[in-house]
Amino acid sequence: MNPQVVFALGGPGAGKGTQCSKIAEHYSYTHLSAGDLLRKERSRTDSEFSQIIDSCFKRGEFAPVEITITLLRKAMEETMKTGENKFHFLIDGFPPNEDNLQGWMKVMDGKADVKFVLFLDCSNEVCINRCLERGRTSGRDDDNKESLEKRIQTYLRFMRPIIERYEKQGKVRTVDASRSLNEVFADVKSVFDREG
Ligand SMILES: Nc1ncnc2c1ncn2[C@@H]1O[C@H](COP(=O)(O)OP(=O)(O)O)[C@@H](O)[C@H]1O
Ligand SMILES: O=c1ccn([C@@H]2O[C@H](COP(=O)(O)OP(=O)(O)O)[C@@H](O)[C@H]2O)c(=O)[nH]1
Ligand SMILES: [Mg+2]
Repeated sequence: MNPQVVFALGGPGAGKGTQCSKIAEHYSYTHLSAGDLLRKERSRTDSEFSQIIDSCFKRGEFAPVEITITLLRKAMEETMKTGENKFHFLIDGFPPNEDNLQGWMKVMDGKADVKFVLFLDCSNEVCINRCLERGRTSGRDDDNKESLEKRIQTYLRFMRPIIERYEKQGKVRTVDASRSLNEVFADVKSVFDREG
């Protein structure tokens, strides 16, 4: 069987990371975050990609598709070799745009099945406030007001069309993510109970 993949999409601060780690606790899914993998790679001193990732992040641009997909593939392969939750992956924050979706299809078509897309739907205002709050402890240099205005625009312009595209295929499961963590998780759980 091919690995089964769920993409978790939504704006910065929608709760992708939070909800995905809860799903991974309750269901046999391995949680991978494209953003976390890129940040981890950027911080590795022996990485051939760290400078490229750093300069993309500093300019507020997406990392090159090839790098992101290489990191995702590597993480998936390592899990499939050694992990317990071998064939179910929850990929958070990916694909962030058309280019990344095309790259995924080129490399992963026939090698992994996208079961559905979990869309954490959250107002821009709530997203910004959550990230500003997160910025007090996250150490992330993009959790500030100026970067967030830009990230929200980037999300609306590039990730929303990906969600719409999957919507047309009947693959999107939308949850109202503006509510409390537990209220959101109750709805997320019912999605995974039904079809996870
Ligand atoms: N439902 C929620 N209500 C309030 N705060 C939340 C909720 N979900 C997540 N948070 C907090 O908001 C911030 C952003 O959540 P995170 O999961 O990192 O979002 P994303 O990965 O989508 O950017 C974090 O500080 C997190 O603790
Ligand atoms: O496939 C991806 C996913 C993320 N990013 C970059 O990583 C940043 C942080 O993404 P993450 O998902 O961690 O942000 P969050 O939504 O959690 O705030 C984004 O702004 C993008 O610039 C990227 O280049 N490619
Ligand atoms: Mg995140």
